[in-house]
Amino acid sequence: MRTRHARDDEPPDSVEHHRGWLPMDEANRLYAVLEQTLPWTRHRLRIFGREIEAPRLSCWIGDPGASYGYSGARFEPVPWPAILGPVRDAVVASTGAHFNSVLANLYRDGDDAMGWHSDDEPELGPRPVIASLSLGATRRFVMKTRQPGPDARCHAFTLDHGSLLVMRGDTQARYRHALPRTARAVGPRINLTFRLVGVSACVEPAERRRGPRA
Ligand SMILES: O=C(O)CCC(=O)C(=O)O
Ligand SMILES: [Fe+2]
Repeated sequence: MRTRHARDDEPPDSVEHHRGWLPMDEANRLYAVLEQTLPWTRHRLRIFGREIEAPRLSCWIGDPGASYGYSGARFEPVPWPAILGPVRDAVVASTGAHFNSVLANLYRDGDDAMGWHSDDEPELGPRPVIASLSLGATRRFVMKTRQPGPDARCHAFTLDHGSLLVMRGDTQARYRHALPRTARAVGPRINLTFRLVGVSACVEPAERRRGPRA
């Protein structure tokens, strides 16, 4: 892939992609249970002063008090479903990081997507570890450096059923990421992004530029 702004490079050093991280039968069961039982809703977001409905279904899951705000909206967590307990333990064991919450997204088909953003909300702290588990249909996940110019870089990952993508360190400060729409006929996909909110909260200046996502 080539764009005017950036070459398609090696993945950033601060991102790991573990394909087949969750065994197929566990991934199948997890997908089926979450799709059927989570209280999926369409989040209303504020993008450049306009209120819009996100082009996907979502559910914010977490420990009591782990509330989360992005794109002008704030969400209180629903409790962890029992099936996610062992998955959370396995993500902690794999990454060495701690998590108190998960943003679950359900992309119903290729029209559902997530726009360019960084996961840099102040309650995530300055160098968050974000672990992203993919279930269901395979989709492209793209990253590009926030700064244009000769050092600009971009990279596309193919996220398939059971894969775990881990973003660490300065990934959010240096890169934006997105899950683009696709004209291909694709089935539904669930993505779980494990996060730690509030605990190491570093409150940053209000004027810090943060891109809304849609
Ligand atoms: O669906 C994905 O793989 C990306 C989700 C994402 O970037 C997010 O929830 O912040
Ligand atoms: Fe994200």
